[in-house]
Amino acid sequence: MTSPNNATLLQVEGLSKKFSVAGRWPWQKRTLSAVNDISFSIAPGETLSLVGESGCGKSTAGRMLVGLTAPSAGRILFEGQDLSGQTASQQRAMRRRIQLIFQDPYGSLNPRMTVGELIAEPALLHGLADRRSANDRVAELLGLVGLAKRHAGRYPHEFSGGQRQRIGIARALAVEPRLIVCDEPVSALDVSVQAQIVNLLQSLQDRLGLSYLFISHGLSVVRHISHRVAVMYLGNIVEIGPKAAIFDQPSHPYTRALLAAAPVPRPGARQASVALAGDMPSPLDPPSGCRFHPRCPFAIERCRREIPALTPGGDGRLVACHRWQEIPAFQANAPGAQHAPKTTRLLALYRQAAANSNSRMSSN
Ligand SMILES: Nc1ncnc2c1ncn2[C@@H]1O[C@H](COP(=O)(O)OP(=O)(O)OP(=O)(O)O)[C@@H](O)[C@H]1O
Repeated sequence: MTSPNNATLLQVEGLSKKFSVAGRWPWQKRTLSAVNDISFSIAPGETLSLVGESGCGKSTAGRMLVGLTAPSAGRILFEGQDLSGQTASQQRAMRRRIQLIFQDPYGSLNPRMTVGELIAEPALLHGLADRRSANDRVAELLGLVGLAKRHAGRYPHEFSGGQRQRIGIARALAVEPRLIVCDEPVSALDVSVQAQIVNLLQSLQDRLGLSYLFISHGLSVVRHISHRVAVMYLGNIVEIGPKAAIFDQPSHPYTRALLAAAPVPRPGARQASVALAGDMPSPLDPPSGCRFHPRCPFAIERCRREIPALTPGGDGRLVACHRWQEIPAFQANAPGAQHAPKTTRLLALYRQAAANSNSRMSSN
């Protein structure tokens, strides 16, 4: 994996999305806060992963970047230009540079079009190829994603899931993007095919200098592909930093719980049964203060009242927690601290902290 450079390709500032949804009665409207004031940047050639439980706002964040969902607030600067302050044609030209690949590309591939037509279409629409050059461009793109020229005449249903994902990637590459939002691109695939697609994404990054926003539930894939990781909880980024900092020394209690609950990669190792108590609250009625406090074993009264800001937490990370410095250090690299013992230790730590915290709250 090559290292990204220090320039900024994408800068997201205070991005929020509120959906208006039906209430109990037809005339009632309620506000669902899907993404809440998130900020991050992505450098050229960098992969930033967004992780978090289902419903925490990862896809909504990705959809705002590609223009499929309009932000309620905040700014998206791409190559230094604010996407919201542009004319429609400027926006169209700029949006071309940010593409999206989906979990199931089949839904986005018109079954009546051949693969060649599907891949040529976006290049023709954006004037990046004409009828004469399109075939050569299609052959080149098929080669880039590991498919053969002869596949151009076939239809999407003739391909396996992994091959369809390759077609989806070729279609995204047809418009020469600089950033690709990958929304769960491998979660519908078999593990062996997942690895092939992840390796393809990495080799394309090396060859073309692409940047990725990689949205995934799969922490092992995220660990493999990312340069940096952002952890989302109920619409907020609670911790963001270099991959090693997040995986080896997670600071936020939610990051710790998320890692402890992840499947154990070592054969025969035990998995954590319950690392994270309860369900994520509804974004229709988010808790006051720190949104994680009702599930956090370290929460104190202040966490119920005050929303923690993202502040520097060492090793290049930012963390949004009032108490992270008081929580015992997570020593993933300590001798003998492999994944399963680490999980067991974390659970013990959590139980201990929960007991302390309960007694502190009852005395508040
Ligand atoms: N168009 C919409 N209208 C109303 N609510 C929406 C809409 N899109 C998303 N939501 C809600 O916003 C919240 C965040 O959804 P989102 O799909 O972004 O989460 P996610 O983290 O990507 O989840 P998953 O991993 O399951 O895809 C959820 O509560 C979801 O129900």
